[in-house]
Amino acid sequence: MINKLVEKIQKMDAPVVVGLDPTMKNIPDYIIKKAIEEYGETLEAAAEAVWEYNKGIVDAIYDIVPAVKPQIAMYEQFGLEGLKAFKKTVDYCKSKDMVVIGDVKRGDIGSTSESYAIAHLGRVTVGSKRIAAFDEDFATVNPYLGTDGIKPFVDVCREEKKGIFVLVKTSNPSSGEFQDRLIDGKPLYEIVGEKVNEWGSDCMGNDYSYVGAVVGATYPEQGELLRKVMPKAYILVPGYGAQGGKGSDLAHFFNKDGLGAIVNSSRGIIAAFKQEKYAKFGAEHYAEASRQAALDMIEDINSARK
Ligand SMILES: O=c1ccn([C@@H]2O[C@H](COP(=O)(O)O)[C@@H](O)[C@H]2O)c(=O)[nH]1
Repeated sequence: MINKLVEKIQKMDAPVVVGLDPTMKNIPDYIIKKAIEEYGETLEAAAEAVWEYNKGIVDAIYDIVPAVKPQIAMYEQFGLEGLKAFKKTVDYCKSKDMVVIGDVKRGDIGSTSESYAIAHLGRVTVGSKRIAAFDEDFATVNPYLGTDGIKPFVDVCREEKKGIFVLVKTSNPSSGEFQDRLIDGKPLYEIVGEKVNEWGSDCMGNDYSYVGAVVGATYPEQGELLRKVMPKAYILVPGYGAQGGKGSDLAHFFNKDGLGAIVNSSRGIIAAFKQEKYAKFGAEHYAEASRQAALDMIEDINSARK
């Protein structure tokens, strides 16, 4: 899957992933109203609105954006109905040939990580059959439990030719509380970066490993260092747009080949119609606003990496 991701980024000239992070606050009122008319004020209505909203965005961007990153929390808040909308979204994006990164941030003791890996990237055995449940192409993984929490994901990635992005230096304001702590003179994020390199060394695609890393756009200096520490890891870069990251901060997240990083924006794209810059589209044309915001983002990122 890492090869497909790289090929799509090259073909579309777009190192960009759109985060499908639907909230009731950002879904246009007319979509919510229609869903409530059909299902009442229920979780089913919320899930239907989420799905309609996502479908509109995916239809508007699938030909210019290589990948999506649905954030599972936004679906879980609607319980089982929300998870059904998550799965429907994953399947729909895949039917449009988009690469799907499940932002699920899993990781536990080995035996539990194995089940998480099976749930999101692998196949579960039922009688004589092996069935894929959520079936994303990549998943985000929390490394806090160490190697035995990561290994089951790596094993499934090797078997299924899928991938993971390990949290190395997150984009949020408090990320330094633990991640920047010095251990024997080195920040923890650098030590995790070195482990990403090690975990990914024996599961390589053509040029990049199945094991990638998450490094926030809000920390460009750390991004530059980590790019060198993990030369073969694709870096998923959240924090662009709504969290303040800009294209000009990102040049050093990329390798000399112009590859090696994919930048995420969620609210900045899916709720573009609410920004003054795209207000002319109006809520009814929210998906067209998202397409324009994605085109602008691609131009901004490309001007930094070339
Ligand atoms: O370090 C991290 C890791 C993950 N995220 C996730 O990315 C998106 C960002 O959303 P925006 O609306 O573009 O701010 C969201 O799903 C986060 O959970 C992150 O922001 N930082």
